Amino acid sequence: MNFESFQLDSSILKGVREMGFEEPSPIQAECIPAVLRGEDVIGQAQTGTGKTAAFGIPLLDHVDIRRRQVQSVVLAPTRELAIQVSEELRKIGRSKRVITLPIYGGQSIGRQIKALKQGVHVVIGTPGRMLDHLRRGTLKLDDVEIMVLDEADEMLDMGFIDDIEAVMKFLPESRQLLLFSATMPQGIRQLAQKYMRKPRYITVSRGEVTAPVIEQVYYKVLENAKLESLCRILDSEEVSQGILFCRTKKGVDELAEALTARGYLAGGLHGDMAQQQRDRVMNAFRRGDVELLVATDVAARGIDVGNISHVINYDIPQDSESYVHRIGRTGRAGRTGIALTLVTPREMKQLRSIEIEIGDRLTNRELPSLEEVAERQQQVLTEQLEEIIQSDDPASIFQEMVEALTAKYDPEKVAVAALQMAFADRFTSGNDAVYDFGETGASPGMVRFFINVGRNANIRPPELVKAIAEQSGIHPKKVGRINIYDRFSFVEVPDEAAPFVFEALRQTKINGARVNLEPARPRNRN
Ligand SMILES: Nc1ncnc2c1ncn2[C@@H]1O[C@H](COP(=O)(O)OP(=O)(O)OP(=O)(O)O)[C@@H](O)[C@H]1O
Ligand SMILES: [Mg+2]
Repeated sequence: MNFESFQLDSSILKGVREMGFEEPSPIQAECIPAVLRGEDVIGQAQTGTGKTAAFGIPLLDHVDIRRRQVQSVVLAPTRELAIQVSEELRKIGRSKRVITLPIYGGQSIGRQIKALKQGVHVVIGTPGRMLDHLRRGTLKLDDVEIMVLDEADEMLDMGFIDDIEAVMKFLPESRQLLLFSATMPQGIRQLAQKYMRKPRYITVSRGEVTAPVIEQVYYKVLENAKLESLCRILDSEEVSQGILFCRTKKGVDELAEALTARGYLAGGLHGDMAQQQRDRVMNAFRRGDVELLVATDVAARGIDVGNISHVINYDIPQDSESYVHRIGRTGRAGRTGIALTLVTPREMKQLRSIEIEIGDRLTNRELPSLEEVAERQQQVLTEQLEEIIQSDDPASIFQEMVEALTAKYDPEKVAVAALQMAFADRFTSGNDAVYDFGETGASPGMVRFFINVGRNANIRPPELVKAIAEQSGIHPKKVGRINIYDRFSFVEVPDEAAPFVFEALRQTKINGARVNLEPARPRNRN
């Protein structure tokens, strides 16, 4: 099967080739001919399998560019998706000179009116703004032959049904209607019955709703240790780019801020932000300047960014549809992806019901230990260094410095000092605080206190033990084992010593660095 066999306009074929598409995906193979034949189609296929082009290619093929009228209209649930779909259709239709225009709320309506006046062939928009233009008379859909509802089920779920039906009233009777989504719950059938003529159901998901290329994992975490748990995961995984989903807008703001404060390249996205800000974050994410996009479900549907290696459900999704679409932001167009879900003890039930609905089990993984995080950071650093060593740049401005230093000192010492100067910061964070991880990772009968020792505090475990012992009166042996790593340090002590150690830590001052214990609390026993 290839694109040539559809007998598409040569300019559209050129557009498809320019996109780098070599052969049609399964949903495209079935939908393109059906839409070209004029059928109404309900298309369901897993996330990231090319549904946009499945409706986009025949829709663009259908456009008669000599007529400067809107001939196709696509509705999408979010602004970002409308922009993205418009962009993909613009690219595929470029050789044919098809003019596409996204229209969505939050953008100057005057500018949209101006653009519409110049004449466009395809409009892609969110239902509310589309309706606004129709009522003002600044958008005419009298000549529309194809209408598409992308993420149809989501638009029904979001309560857009009235708006959608209102938009449809502006369309001629004899239009083709296409519905697309990775999930098609029952509600869709009613819409189909009402508005479609002999709809063709095209489903290619073979019983699996989630894309098989995505590795699905969950971590058990404690509510008050979520942020720390997340940071450990981020520091031990190879995340090229990731989307982190939160339940609420406030949660997005807080997490984006907390991650930024810890030196991650993070940006927030939710529906209460000004459109300019939304655009700025989205563009930065697409460029790769933002590595972690922290978002509400506004980014769960349709968003296609090539390099996303991880989707992390910082808050577990409300339902299985949300889960399927969220994790579908990775593992797109045949690439692999990793989906990680943080689950608190209270949310285990929720996880089980998602598993039942998607018909799949998530793999449970232990949070990486501090040792693993430290190892991973060392490994990354070593790889980066090796890359520089192998690049063998003879013009390095550091060559002379090193020659001078190695004439005086042991080369090994010089290297260690250089690394310390360059990277000591990376192995600590600027935030002085202690977190109680409760039972996470602690040996039976022991409690762990997690200490964030702060930037360059230079605390050595024996000194800490000594200080605790001296200041608390607890025998040094009873203070227990203390490990100091990069971002976190921890003290593991017997249950009964915990209250004393807690108190001692609160008052401990070492090398002038105050060990601050603010959010700590006794062990969570449930
Ligand atoms: N035939 C093809 N060959 C290679 N890549 C393709 C092909 N068709 C589409 N793609 C690319 O695959 C990616 C995913 O496509 P698309 O966004 O249309 O997926 P989708 O099925 O709509 O997913 P979702 O359910 O998440 O909206 C895009 O980057 C797109 O350009
Ligand atoms: Mg899509």
